[in-house]
Amino acid sequence: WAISLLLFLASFLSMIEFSLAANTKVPSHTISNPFNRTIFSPDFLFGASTSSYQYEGAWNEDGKGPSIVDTFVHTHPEKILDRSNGDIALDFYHRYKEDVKLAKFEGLDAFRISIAWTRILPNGQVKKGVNQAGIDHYNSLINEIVALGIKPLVTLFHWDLPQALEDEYLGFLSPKIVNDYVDFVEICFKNFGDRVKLWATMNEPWIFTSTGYDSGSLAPGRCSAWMNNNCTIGNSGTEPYIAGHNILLAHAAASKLYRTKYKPIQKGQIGTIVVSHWFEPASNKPEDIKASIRALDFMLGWFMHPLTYGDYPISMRKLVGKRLPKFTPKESMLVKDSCDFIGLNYYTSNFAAHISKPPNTVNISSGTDNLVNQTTSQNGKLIGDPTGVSIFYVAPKGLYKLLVYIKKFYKNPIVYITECGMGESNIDDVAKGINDAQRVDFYQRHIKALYRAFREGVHVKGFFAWSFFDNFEWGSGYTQRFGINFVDYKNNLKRYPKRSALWMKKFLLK
Ligand SMILES: N=C(CCCS[C@@H]1CC(=O)N(Cc2ccccc2)C1=O)N[C@@H]1O[C@H](CO[C@@H]2OC[C@@H](O)[C@H](O)[C@H]2O)[C@@H](O)[C@H](O)[C@H]1O
Repeated sequence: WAISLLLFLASFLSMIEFSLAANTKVPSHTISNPFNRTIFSPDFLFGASTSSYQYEGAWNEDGKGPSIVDTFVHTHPEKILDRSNGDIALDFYHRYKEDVKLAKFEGLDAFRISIAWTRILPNGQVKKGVNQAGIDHYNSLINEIVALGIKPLVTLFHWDLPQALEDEYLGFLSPKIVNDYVDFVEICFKNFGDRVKLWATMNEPWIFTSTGYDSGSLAPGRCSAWMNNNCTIGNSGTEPYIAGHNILLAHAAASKLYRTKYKPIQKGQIGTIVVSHWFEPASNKPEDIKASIRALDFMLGWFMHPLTYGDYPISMRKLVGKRLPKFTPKESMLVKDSCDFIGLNYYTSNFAAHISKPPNTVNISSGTDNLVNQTTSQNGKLIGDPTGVSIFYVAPKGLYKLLVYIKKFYKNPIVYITECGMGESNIDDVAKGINDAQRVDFYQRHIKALYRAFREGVHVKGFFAWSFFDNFEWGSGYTQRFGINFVDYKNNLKRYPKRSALWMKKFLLK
């Protein structure tokens, strides 16, 4: 009697649950269960990202030449929060075999690296000598990755330009960079293209132009004198656009070379990596709604518009005027549709409010041309949960909205999220550092947002955490930690998986 009552109750409750579920419209992105990789397509790539300067160390070993980052950090330690540099970094140059094994243990499908131009061409140009030791190093690294069944995604430029090219013709400020960049990438296609099938020409041109030529906070550290950022030379109103223009031309020339000479045999894909915040209008006022779109134009569209339509956004043409370089018809054709995929780096969202004129009509900079006041709080409301990095907030809905925006306005390209992550500050204790509960929450929420976009037809094909390890975080040095694995800088750079890495392993069913 008691058993039959229990059976009746159980079936009654399951009927109620079913009818409730059937009646409530469950939004497409709500995941009942299981929340693991199987909700995405079988070929979806989950990985983690790294970069040469921030990881390798060995800054002057085995024939490597100096990059502009080496020069910058050695001559401007005051621009790095803890006055550190990447001379040793995580010693990835020597420890990559153990590190790639950790990536395998953690179940990664793919691993993003960047190639230091100055290991291959120490003085930037073929005529000044090719460094076989550099080619040998990256062959060995790529072999380790591939041997473990992991797919490499290779970035060809993650800001570490050869100093020799800066000295000879000011690097990306000169169109001469195009031929030297093409010579460099051809060595990479030729030597690594049999195993590398995902090539990203550039990492975040927006950051490279805005920190290298507007604020001067990163290499090559150029800016206008009025920026008062200890720049010896520069023009914050013109040079970011000149450098950005030559980056696009160099990217397009590399893409043309790959697609005509290497892709037919090697069957890989070539693209580039852009970064953007999502921007919420600060109010429902039409001018703030327009400001949010303008902010996207100046951060995402600066590069996505030429890559999709062959010219800069109309808002940039209008507000930057003669300071914005022009594409010749031939250049426009080269840049347009030059990507097989787009790498998208997403960290945070901002509020965007219209301003009627730049803060300073005399001192012009690319950062204020957009006539937008960007904030992270509005009427006391934060854009997301705070993190250990003051400018980044946890805003997963922004990732979803940004992906849908790209689908709608940039012809729904294939997208890999090549960087997404959060940082903590000033943590040195291992026990504290590996217990990164907020980062687990961050990745759960951002992967759910990604899934929502995926379900709505965005052609997203991969997600790479930034970063695999805590590393040299540019202007913040080693004070900020973005890794899913902890690095103990006080104990021989010992590596420790964090909670987030173990969560990722479980999510990947490995
Ligand atoms: N952070 C970005 C894009 C968001 C930048 S938005 C804002 C503008 C700006 O100048 N900075 C500082 C900065 C400077 C250089 C690099 C990144 C960030 C910003 O964070 N880029 C990727 O972020 C990763 C995390 O960057 C950190 O972001 C927080 C900063 O405080 C920290 O210095 C930076 O390393 C880098 O390690 C990767 O190499 C890079 O591809």
